[in-house]
Amino acid sequence: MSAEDVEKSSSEAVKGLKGIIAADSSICLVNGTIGKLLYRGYNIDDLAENATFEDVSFLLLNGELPTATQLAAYQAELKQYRSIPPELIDALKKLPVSAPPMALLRSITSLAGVYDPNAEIETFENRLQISIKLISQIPTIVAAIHRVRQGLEPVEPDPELCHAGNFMYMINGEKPSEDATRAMDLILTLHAEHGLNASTFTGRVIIATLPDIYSAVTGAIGALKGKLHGGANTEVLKTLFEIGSVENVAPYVKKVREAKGKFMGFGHAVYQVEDPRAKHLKELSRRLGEETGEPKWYEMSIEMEKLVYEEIKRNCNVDFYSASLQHYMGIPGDLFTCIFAASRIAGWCAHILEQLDGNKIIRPKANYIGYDERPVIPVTER
Ligand SMILES: CC(=O)SCCNC(=O)CCNC(=O)[C@H](O)C(C)(C)COP(=O)(O)OP(=O)(O)OC[C@H]1O[C@@H](n2cnc3c(N)ncnc32)[C@H](O)[C@@H]1OP(=O)(O)O
Ligand SMILES: O=C([O-])CC(=O)C(=O)O
Repeated sequence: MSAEDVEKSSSEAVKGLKGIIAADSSICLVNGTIGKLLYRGYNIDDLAENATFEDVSFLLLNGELPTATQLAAYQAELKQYRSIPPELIDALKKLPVSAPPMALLRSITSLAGVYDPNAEIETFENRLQISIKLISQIPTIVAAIHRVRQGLEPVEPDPELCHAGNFMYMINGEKPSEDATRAMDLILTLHAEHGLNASTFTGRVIIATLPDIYSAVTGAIGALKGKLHGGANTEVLKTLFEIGSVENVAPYVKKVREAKGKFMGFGHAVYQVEDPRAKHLKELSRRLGEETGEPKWYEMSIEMEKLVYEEIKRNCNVDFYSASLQHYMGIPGDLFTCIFAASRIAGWCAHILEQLDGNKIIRPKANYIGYDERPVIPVTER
């Protein structure tokens, strides 16, 4: 067998790289068989109850939960970075406001790299600082997108507020209640990390070629935007709006089934059982449904979860109850994926730093199924 034939007769491609081990990582364990999720050894349920996003993002970046002194220093660093360069706001104002918020976030994050004089410095310390800066500034960019597209001025960050509280404040322009702050903090905590998901893997592939961190994060945002990944939460709210009432859920599920369509917010590449994050979002959605006197979005979600499971034996994923929950929080549906990005930035940066430690360029191989070698025929004879 010639070397060329060996190239051609390699084994079959694994679609979606499902189950392929592509890295060693100590950041996150996702056990899809029993529905267990650990960030650096800490169970997501424990973190949801007992940690804030500041704790969790520090943990993801540094490997350990912060001591009180470390936490105070980290919070101060995050606060110090919150304001973004005015050039980014000016650029945002010139972009079409009708563009999807994730497209705006992708573009402004890329531009943030252009305005960062340290973007190209290749030391661990500098890359860690840029990671902290991005964890701090993505919420500022997201909130600015939300304001500018409504014709409003962005709200300056408030150093008195915690990360989640300030994020809500920059979105709404009003100091959030403790409950609203806690709800945003929970959303940020639950979405922060999930192993080698599509956007994180994208970020690792990009950083492995040794560009700057902004390049990797911009690519990760692009991957998260897709509706099979982070974009699903926006699609879930569209579905709930389309359905409109609990009575309409059953006919909707039947219609999608007959058309062999997808149920957004259901199924998962790893979990074969319930997504361990969903119950937290579900409970908060229930509570806010009661408190707002508009339980129907939660009730429709409950009905849909039951009927979709009966039809396709797939559980809901993290994107499903985050839709009704964020709707109750007054966040518009097309901003949901940006909120996801404001959380997952912590996981992306942890993976980017881990990839750079003992880096190897990521270069898998395609199973070539194209033509054998053939001559170029002159254009007049084709
Ligand atoms: C944060 C996140 O990224 S969580 C995921 C967010 N995405 C969504 O909610 C979109 C809807 N869900 C899906 O499209 C899928 O379940 C994915 C992309 C999440 C996972 O895909 P896979 O790893 O291929 O899952 P799985 O092996 O279970 O899928 C096999 C088949 O089951 C069926 N299936 C899986 N999920 C669904 C669903 N939500 N609705 C209808 N059928 C489904 C499909 O027939 C699918 O084959 P297809 O992708 O060729 O149509
Ligand atoms: O892990 C995945 O495939 C999808 C993801 O990012 C998540 O569930 O949070």
